[in-house]
Parts: sequence; C-alpha cells; structure tokens
Amino acid sequence: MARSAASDRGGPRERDGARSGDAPSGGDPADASPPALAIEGVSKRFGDGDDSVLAVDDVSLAVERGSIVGLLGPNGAGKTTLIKCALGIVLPDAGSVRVFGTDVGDGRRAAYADVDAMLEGARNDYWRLTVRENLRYFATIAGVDPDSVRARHDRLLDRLELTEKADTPVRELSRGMKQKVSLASVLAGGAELVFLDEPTLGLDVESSRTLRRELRRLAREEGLTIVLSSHDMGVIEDVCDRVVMMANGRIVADDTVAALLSGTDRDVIRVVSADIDDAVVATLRDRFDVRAVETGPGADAASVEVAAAGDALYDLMDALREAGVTVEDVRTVRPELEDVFVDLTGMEPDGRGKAP
Ligand SMILES: Nc1ncnc2c1ncn2[C@@H]1O[C@H](COP(=O)(O)OP(=O)(O)OP(=O)(O)O)[C@@H](O)[C@H]1O
Repeated sequence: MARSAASDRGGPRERDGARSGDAPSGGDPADASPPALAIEGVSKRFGDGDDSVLAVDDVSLAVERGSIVGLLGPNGAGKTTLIKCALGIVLPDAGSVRVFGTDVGDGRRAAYADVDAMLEGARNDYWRLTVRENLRYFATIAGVDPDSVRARHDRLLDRLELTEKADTPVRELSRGMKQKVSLASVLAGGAELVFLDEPTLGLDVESSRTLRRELRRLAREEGLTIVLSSHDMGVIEDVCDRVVMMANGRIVADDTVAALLSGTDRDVIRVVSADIDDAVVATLRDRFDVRAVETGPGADAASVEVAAAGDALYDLMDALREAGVTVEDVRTVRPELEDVFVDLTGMEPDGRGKAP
C-alpha cells in the first residue's frame, strides 16, 4: 500500500506510516475525560457545483475511552470520509477533531501519537516477513522498541491463535490468518485508539469469533478504544457498546444496540394458528400493519406477524377472536439490528433501496 497522506505528514500510524512518540500502555477506562475522539461539526464536500457531493454533513460525535463504537451505514453514507477526517487523511471543510483532548489542528504528531488504523485489511502487511517480524516492524515504526513489547506480541499471537504461525512468512497464510495478522500489527505498537474498517471481512466463523473476543478483551482489560466500521450487523451487535448509524452524510442514530432494538414502534407479534387463512389475513390487513404471513402447504404452521405495540396488542387479540381464530402460540419477534437499520436509513445494509 502507498504511504498515506496522513503518515507522510506525521499523521496516525496507518500501518506503514511513520510516527514518533512513546509506547502507550493502554488507557484507563475509568478516565472518561477527555474522550478518546471528539468530532465537532465536521463537514466535507467533494467537488464543486451541481456534481458535488456532501459526503459528511455537520457531524458531531464523541467516543469515550475504552469503548467500542460501531459505524454503520449503507454504501456512500459517509463513513469512510468521516473516519478519514478523524484520521487527518481528508481535511474537513468545517469542524474540528480532537484526539485524547488534543486538537489535530494544533499538532498532528502529538494528536495521533496513540492512534492506529486498519483501513484496507490484510493487504497492508509485508508478506515476505514472518508474522512476528511484521509485529516487530509495526511496533518499530510506531516508535516502540520491539524487544520491550515482546510479551505483548506473544500475548497477541496467543489470543489470536497465531502462535504456531509466528515464524511463517505472511504470504503462506490463509486469508483469514492474514486478516488476523493485520489486526495484530495494528495493535503491535500499543495504540490506544484504533479505527478498524471491516475487520472480519472474509473471515470464517471461528476466526471471526476469535477476533471479536480479542477486541472485546482489549477494550475491557486494556482500555483500548475502537471505532469499527462494518456492514456485518452480527459483528456490530456482538462487539459494540454503541452504534452510530449514518445515512446521506448525517448521523441518523447514536445509541446502544439494546436501546436501538427496544424501540416500541418495532414490536412485532407472531401469532400461530391453524385457523389463519387468506380471509383472516385480509381482515387483519384492514386494521393492522401485517409484516409477514406464512400460510399454505409449504408453511410449518400458519402464522402471521403483526406490528402491535401497547394497546394494539389487545386490539389484535380481539380481532383474532372475532375472526374465530384459536391462537396456538403468540410471541414477540425480537427485531434484528438490520431491521432498525433499514427503518432508519431507508436502505438495506448492502446499499440497495428499502424493499417495498
Ligand atoms: N475522493 C472523493 N471524491 C469524490 N467523491 C467522493 C470521494 N470520496 C467519497 N466520495 C463520495 O462521498 C460519498 C460518501 O462516500 P464514503 O466512501 O465516505 O461512504 P461510505 O459510507 O464509506 O461508503 P461504503 O460503505 O461504500 O464504503 C459518496 O457519495 C462517495 O461517492
């Protein structure tokens, strides 16, 4: 990968970028002030005139130390541009970025001393070097004596299940292992704030689980702050304390996964009954928001899913009784993060428009 503009200017340790500074030792999660990252009113427009694109539109965001924040949004929502603004790779038109309290405009080297990023996955590693040599190399360019962090590297290799491959050239590893080496390299110098773009892309289930576990451990035990962007809702749901959703350059939601999932207007009730047929469904459709129907020979059991929060639940039960339906099973369908995403952004995670 070519050296990034940021690293040429003394920006964050974007893997093969140069950096000066001391080895950090991991933050104290209890020390919540100042935040690891504070973005205030950042905007970025690409191009001029009618063809210009407002990629990031007046975005403000604070990321507390030791937290894992997921950045979600359909293609073109502005996630990458926002991360690049935070990293100083793209210069915003307006707004400010502070890293651990230091305004990046006041001194890039100081601001980015404890920051690292994995923006392009496994391609950034040096494939001729062994796994351990990569870790030592990235520690060195992070300004850290690799011998002084050997124990840290051993621990990283162990946790990411790479110990057996420590002396193997990266080019001989599987894609999933290369991805894990990339993450280990990002963490090799002891950065306190890391940006990870699609860190689990292409990993098998087991490797993805290992990597997620390690990210959670690093945040919990070592106070690492992680900003993670992914299209994989499962990863976001599993790992992140907080989710920031973007659409059209703006933040459309910023909350915990649990809070996003608990929106009452998303309560969906699934009713199972052998009495549910087309006529019953038509009656329900007149009065309720019917989300899904399973009837006919292919269905395990005739069922209908209806959005019914609060009093609407009682109305639904009354309507079913009036229609002569004997209910066999009724339960709340837990919404998936993907449903919330589609509701809020109007887009599917892969960037397709919302299904009618
Ligand atoms: N260097 C650039 N020049 C012109 N337009 C750009 C540039 N970089 C991004 N854009 C535009 O800005 C908008 C936001 O793009 P960005 O890459 O930040 O979105 P994203 O949310 O990261 O998307 P994806 O999920 O596809 O990576 C898009 O319309 C994109 O085409």
